[in-house]
Amino acid sequence: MISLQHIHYKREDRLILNDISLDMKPGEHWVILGRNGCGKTTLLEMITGYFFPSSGQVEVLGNLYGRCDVREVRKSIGYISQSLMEKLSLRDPVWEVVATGAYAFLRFYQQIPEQVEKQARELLDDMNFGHLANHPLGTLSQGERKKVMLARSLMADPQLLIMDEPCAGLDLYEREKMLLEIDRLRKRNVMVVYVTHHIEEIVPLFTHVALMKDGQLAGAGRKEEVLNKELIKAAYDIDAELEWDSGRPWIKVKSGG
Ligand SMILES: Nc1ncnc2c1ncn2[C@@H]1O[C@H](COP(=O)(O)OP(=O)(O)OP(=O)(O)O)[C@@H](O)[C@H]1O
Repeated sequence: MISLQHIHYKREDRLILNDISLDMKPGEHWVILGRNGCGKTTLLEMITGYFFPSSGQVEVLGNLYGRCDVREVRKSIGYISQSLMEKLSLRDPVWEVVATGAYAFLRFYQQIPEQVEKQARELLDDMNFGHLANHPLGTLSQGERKKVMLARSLMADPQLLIMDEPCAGLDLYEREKMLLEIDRLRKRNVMVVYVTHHIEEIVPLFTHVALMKDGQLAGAGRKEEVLNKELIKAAYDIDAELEWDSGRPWIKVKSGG
């Protein structure tokens, strides 16, 4: 579904991505993990076609970038990021914010088709959010807004869902609620690619991990294989132990590590 071959990306003489090759296949869900500034968001921008590699090949959902209309491919990609969140109107009712996900725009200036409204409300009901459907987005907590973003991204029934740090800034309670919704994506026919710094956000849904360090891959593959002491040391420069609980890793940093 996603094939990145020898991706290099240079910006102002700096190599931001250095020879990244990754194959993400149907049925897999990937986490891209690594420290601040290691190139995670840049890699997502390659997949969404907003950045073009200096060299290398990007193929997404059977489309080779450079030889296809990326705007068409994007219709099958849902994208959740803080910058999109900031563009949404806080005055609009939640159901309407969700409904805009069916189209490539952020606000409605005309009558919303009944079927689209119904679908938006059903998605909110499915997340046990129906009671907030008529509230203005701005009255919701940060965690609730993130869930609205998730519902919005599902309106267009994407084949690929990309999430850039969707749990950033959430407290423990809100984060776990959000992760629960993300884990429920397994019942949908969608591949998830998820960027985070935090190992404990790797919920059972995720099958694979790409661990980045300074624009390169420190490791990539099945999460149980990639998440080991040696690779975590290589990517994070800390000594840590991992404990697995029902397919979810928890990290224990050694004192002084
Ligand atoms: N406009 C830019 N011009 C030059 N360098 C940039 C620009 N945007 C980002 N970078 C650099 O590219 C590198 C990778 O950035 P990127 O945002 O992809 O990292 P990240 O892993 O997503 O970081 P974070 O976890 O902090 O969001 C960083 O070192 C950053 O300083």
